[in-house]
Amino acid sequence: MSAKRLITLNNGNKIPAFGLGTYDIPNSSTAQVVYEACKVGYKHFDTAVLYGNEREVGEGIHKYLTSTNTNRGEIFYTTKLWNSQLGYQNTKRAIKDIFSKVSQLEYIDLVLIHSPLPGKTKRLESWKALEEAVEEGLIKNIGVSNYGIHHIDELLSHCKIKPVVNQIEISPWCMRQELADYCLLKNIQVEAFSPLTHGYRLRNPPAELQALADKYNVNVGQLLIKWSLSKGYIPLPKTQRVERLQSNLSVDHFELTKEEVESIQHPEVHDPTDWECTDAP
Ligand SMILES: NC(=O)C1=CN([C@@H]2O[C@H](COP(=O)(O)OP(=O)(O)OC[C@H]3O[C@@H](n4cnc5c(N)ncnc54)[C@H](OP(=O)(O)O)[C@@H]3O)[C@@H](O)[C@H]2O)C=CC1
Ligand SMILES: O=C1Nc2ccccc2C1=O
Repeated sequence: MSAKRLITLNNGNKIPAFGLGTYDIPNSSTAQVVYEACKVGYKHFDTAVLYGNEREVGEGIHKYLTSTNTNRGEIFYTTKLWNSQLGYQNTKRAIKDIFSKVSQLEYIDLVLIHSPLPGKTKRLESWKALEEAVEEGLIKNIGVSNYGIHHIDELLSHCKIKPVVNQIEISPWCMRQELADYCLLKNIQVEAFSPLTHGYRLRNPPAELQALADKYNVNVGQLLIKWSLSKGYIPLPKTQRVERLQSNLSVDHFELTKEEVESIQHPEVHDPTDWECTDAP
């Protein structure tokens, strides 16, 4: 199953090839959605300080681990430092804070710098603080999000520990092929956020996409998730509906041909669903 497949990161650690996005899930239902997701096979959860639901994501994971007697190592938990938490001292404090919310998880699998927007000095100072947290064993892996090629180069020329992932928006209408290729070339895995275009293109899908989905007897959401996996990315689709948790995960019974993968994508379009900061100075 894709959710169980593990990708080896550049530090030798593993990450499940598919994760659940948790942005915008109401606080009151987050723990339950995460718990249900664990039950249907999700192994990887993506949250952020910005989302205000780290505690609840941790609760859902903890409930699953304890009620099923499952090892902590089976689940991968990611969070992200918000822009206001960048800078050396701010990040030191932020790390303590993100731990205090999920202390029952014992460690955090992955912490990302959410965006490059705070500027070079703060980016590099925060990275140093994150490296120290890895050395202390509090955080297993560190990475970045919304970084462009120039941010990746800046980091690679200053870091002791390389970023393991760059989490960027990727869908057939926001391909970022050059950036994704560059990350993979540097052995930095690409996590695809908003792989379902935040739901926008699913409301009235193009006829050719619907026809391809019909061919495989899947829905367009499943098709977009399969496209992302076929491109070699780690998709992070969000849903708060239990029935969709299951179907979004069920993409292993069909394979897209190379021609079908290409037919889905629109390299001529650049339509991010929300913010665009890979080009920040
Ligand atoms: N690093 C960053 O800057 C960013 C990171 N992210 C991360 O990526 C995750 C995913 O991105 P997000 O923007 O949430 O959007 P997605 O592209 O995952 O789309 C989610 C939307 O699609 C709907 N949906 C889910 N499955 C289906 C389906 N099978 N058919 C029809 N509709 C469906 C959901 O509704 P419903 O819940 O009702 O099913 C929701 O409205 C985030 O939750 C977050 O974890 C996102 C943006 C920025
Ligand atoms: O999931 C997210 N949705 C967002 C919207 C604006 C800025 C950041 C984000 C996220 O990380």
